[in-house]
Amino acid sequence: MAGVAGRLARRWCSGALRSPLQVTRFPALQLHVCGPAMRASQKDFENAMNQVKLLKKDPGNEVKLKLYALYKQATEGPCNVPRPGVLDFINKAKWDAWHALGSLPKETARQNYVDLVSSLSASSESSGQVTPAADRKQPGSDALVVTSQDGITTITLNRPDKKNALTPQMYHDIMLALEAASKDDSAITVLTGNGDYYCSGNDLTNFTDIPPGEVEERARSGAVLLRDFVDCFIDFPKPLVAVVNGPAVGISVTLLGLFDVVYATDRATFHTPFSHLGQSPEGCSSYTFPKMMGPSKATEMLVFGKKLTAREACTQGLVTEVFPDSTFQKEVWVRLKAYSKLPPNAMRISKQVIRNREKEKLHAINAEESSILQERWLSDECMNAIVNFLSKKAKL
Ligand SMILES: CCCCC/C=C/CC(=O)SCCNC(=O)CCNC(=O)[C@H](O)C(C)(C)COP(=O)(O)OP(=O)(O)OC[C@H]1O[C@@H](n2cnc3c(N)ncnc32)[C@H](O)[C@@H]1OP(=O)(O)O
Repeated sequence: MAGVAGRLARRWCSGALRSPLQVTRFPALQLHVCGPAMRASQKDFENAMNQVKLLKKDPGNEVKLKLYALYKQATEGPCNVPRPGVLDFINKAKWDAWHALGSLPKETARQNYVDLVSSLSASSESSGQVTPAADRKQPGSDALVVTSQDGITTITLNRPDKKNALTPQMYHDIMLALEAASKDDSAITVLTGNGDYYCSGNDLTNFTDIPPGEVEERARSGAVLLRDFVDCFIDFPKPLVAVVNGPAVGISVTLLGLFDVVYATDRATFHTPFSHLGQSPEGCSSYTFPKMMGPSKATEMLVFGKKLTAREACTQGLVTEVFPDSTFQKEVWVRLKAYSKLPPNAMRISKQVIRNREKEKLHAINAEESSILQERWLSDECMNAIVNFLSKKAKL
């Protein structure tokens, strides 16, 4: 798994590298740099780079310049490139900010960067503001963001312009993130979404652009990916919490049966429109849902596609607790931070005592559901539903 960890680290790093460089239209400024304190590790630095991407408030150009300068100093050392021309305002301001750090040691710059991000994260969290989706990431880039703080590793679906629909790359990246989280020193792992949706399920464009003659092979490899993906949730060894920040559709709903705790905003809805899509249940929901809510309520959801409100989902046992949207983030994170201070080994062992005796059964159900779905993907019912969605005739 060393390769996996390495790939993850490189990905986080390269994704994060873009963030400090997204500095736009700023005036020149005077930099204030704090003195050296504790030493931040490379991991702290990488985490901070990821956190920058999740700030709920735009920190403003002055702070972005500081971040940029500290980032450059931490990674490249003192500025010794020529100053951009007088009319190149943006790059000149960036150069000035970097150059102003003089010979500040790389380690100190790294620490100052981590401290600055930490203070920004704290003020952004306490403000309780929600950033409009359009202010966040570029479409298609950095679709998954992983951060670790206060004993909590948070995996954030970050494709808000597509309602956090899951691409094949995201399935792979979530598996890698879970693998890393299972081994890191956090006590709790959280999955959540950025923007107004938690997740709109499988990206339906995954079914497009398949060359003739490759449809069967795509269905086969899709079923393998699905099976591996769901297996990671079945096997995840630590408390796994879903922070459902908005509506959830398809596989993002079915997987909730494999989470240990599900907190939802009262704005969330839960929808599994499998029949509408010519598909069938996955994520072990054919077992977990009837067990949780009884076969009849499970049928309403999984067969008839009934959409539940957050309160209904809570009554059915799919959701642990519902919070008012206005205080959702604040209340949930305060609670999770408190839980994350509990002895991690005790929590891990207790989770396993609760979950382990069903693991084998869940793996078998997952295999069966994946192979049934493989057939469904080849059906006319499924093809027609996808074509309808893509031609905008059908919206759920
Ligand atoms: C390895 C393979 C595993 C496969 C596992 C199988 C899983 C099964 C499922 O998950 S089934 C569920 C599939 N999901 C859906 O059917 C949802 C489809 N989306 C919608 O019905 C709507 O988009 C909506 C209700 C989620 C939101 O509607 P709203 O009007 O609020 O927003 P838009 O429709 O304008 O959406 C904004 C843009 O996002 C794109 N988008 C949303 N969801 C998906 C999706 N699942 N797949 C692909 N694209 C999606 C939508 O097309 C808009 O894009 P545009 O701005 O380019 O038009």
